[in-house]
Amino acid sequence: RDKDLPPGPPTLPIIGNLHIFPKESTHLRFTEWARKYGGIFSLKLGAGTVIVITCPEIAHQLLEKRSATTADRPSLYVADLVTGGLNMGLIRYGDTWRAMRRAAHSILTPKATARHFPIQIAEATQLLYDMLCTAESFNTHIKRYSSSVIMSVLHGKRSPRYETPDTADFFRVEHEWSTFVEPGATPPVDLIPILKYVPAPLAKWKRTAARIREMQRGLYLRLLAGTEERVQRGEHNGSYMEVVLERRQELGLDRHTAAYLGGSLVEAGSETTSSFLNSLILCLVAYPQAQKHAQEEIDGVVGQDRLPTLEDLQNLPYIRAIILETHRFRPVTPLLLPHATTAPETYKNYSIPAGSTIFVNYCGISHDPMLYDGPEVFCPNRYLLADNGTKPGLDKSSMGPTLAFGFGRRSCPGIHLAENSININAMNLIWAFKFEPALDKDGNVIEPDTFAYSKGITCEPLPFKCRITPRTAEKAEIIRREFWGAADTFKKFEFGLSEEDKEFVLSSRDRF
Ligand code: HEM
Repeated sequence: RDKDLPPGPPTLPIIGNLHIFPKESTHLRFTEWARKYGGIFSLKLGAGTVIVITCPEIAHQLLEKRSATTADRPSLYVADLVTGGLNMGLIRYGDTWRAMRRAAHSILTPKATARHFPIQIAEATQLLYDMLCTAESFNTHIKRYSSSVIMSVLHGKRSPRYETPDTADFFRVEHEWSTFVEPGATPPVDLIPILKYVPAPLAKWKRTAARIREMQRGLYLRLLAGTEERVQRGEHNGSYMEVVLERRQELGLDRHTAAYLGGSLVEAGSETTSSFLNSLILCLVAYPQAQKHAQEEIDGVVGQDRLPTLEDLQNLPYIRAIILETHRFRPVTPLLLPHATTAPETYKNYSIPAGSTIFVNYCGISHDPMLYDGPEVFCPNRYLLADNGTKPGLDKSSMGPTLAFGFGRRSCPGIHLAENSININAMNLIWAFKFEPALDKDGNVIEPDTFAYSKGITCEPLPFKCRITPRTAEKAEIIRREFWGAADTFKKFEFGLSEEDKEFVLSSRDRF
């Protein structure tokens, strides 16, 4: 390690820290190192440098204020084998990224997302209805919700069931892809020149990459073709990809890139939202006092006779605090997404070479006992005492309420769509249901495990059981009525349904 780099664990000749770089749950190891080496430390992977930031001010300085030089993504040779360099979240900073980002901006501004409220709210009503009918499958109901919303907004085509082919294919490929690109799971950049020449049969990751590529590319092109055919039939429904197809030349996107733009937005928007909502339920089960407090609050504001609306949120400070605390307690992306530098940078006396990878260890920040009182406890009240939940008296004004959506030019463009989904579903679920721990066969409580999380670039609770019951019979009736009332909104997004989907749609609407 050069002397002017930030400190870090001792290195070995040539390989640096390669031998100790974690292969999974990287954020946990980074947090241990941060407690030892400080808010900014470095790792050497061969000749390459990795900078890990576990301090909100340093992250703000380097990634927000100096975004012009820190908005690149690291070269991910193996990820590029899968995506051909066209995944919007991982693509290098350059013209194709700019074209994609410009195109994404046009649907993801607060004003543009407002146009998609009707389908978002209708889908949230189906989530309530599905949970009323088969509460034990809440995990898949949430996944269906999140992928159906984003596919409706982007491709104008919803998924009435989790088994609807597009959604089922999406989650199959997404699971493999997210695990495949977790930091540490694929070979480091500096070995790439050698690995490029390893013949495919000898390299397991190359075979995995080829398999994921085939599935992912097939799905993205199929989704785009579906939109093209629907538009040709004159069946417009205002979906985002309709606009992209119309303005493709002007936006500077070829057909293949347009398919990957649509696909990578579906990818970026589905698992993140579903992971958040699953964590929310886990926290409500594990912390019944917080749940009770939130239910008292929402009953006082919304009452018993109607579903909550987005406007209600401004009068629900405790539920807003629950949302922020869920982000802090169990971040969806514990390391956000890695940035990279396009030019040499400095922080205080440290130098950061051009081409360094920068991780913000969000999980390490959000569990730092110097910043948060009792960080291992789910405690929404902290956000009632300070806007960003930090210890009273600390000046953390540069932090904002949450860091969950990242920094600078690469910050999450889907934040408004995501927040609408999170807000409406958090209110709905807390208003409608009681969430309690599951019981074993002898009637003993099975304590929920708030540590059992998946591995991957996004983390979600491992499937867990809990009891979900409607809070009153009247509320159950309102859910059924609202779901039935949403049928006209749904119909505009129901194209090319399989026989099973048609049957499901008919039978669920026939009950009334
Ligand atoms: C709970 C929900 C979500 C969370 C927590 C989340 C979080 C993030 C984070 C941490 C990043 C990386 C930021 C950085 O590098 O500094 C990101 C990037 C991104 N997100 Fe989200 N996101 C969510 C939902 C969504 C949705 C709904 C969409 C799309 C509609 C979306 C689209 C994207 C895209 C395209 C990128 C890559 C941006 C780029 O590299 O230029 N996200 N998100």
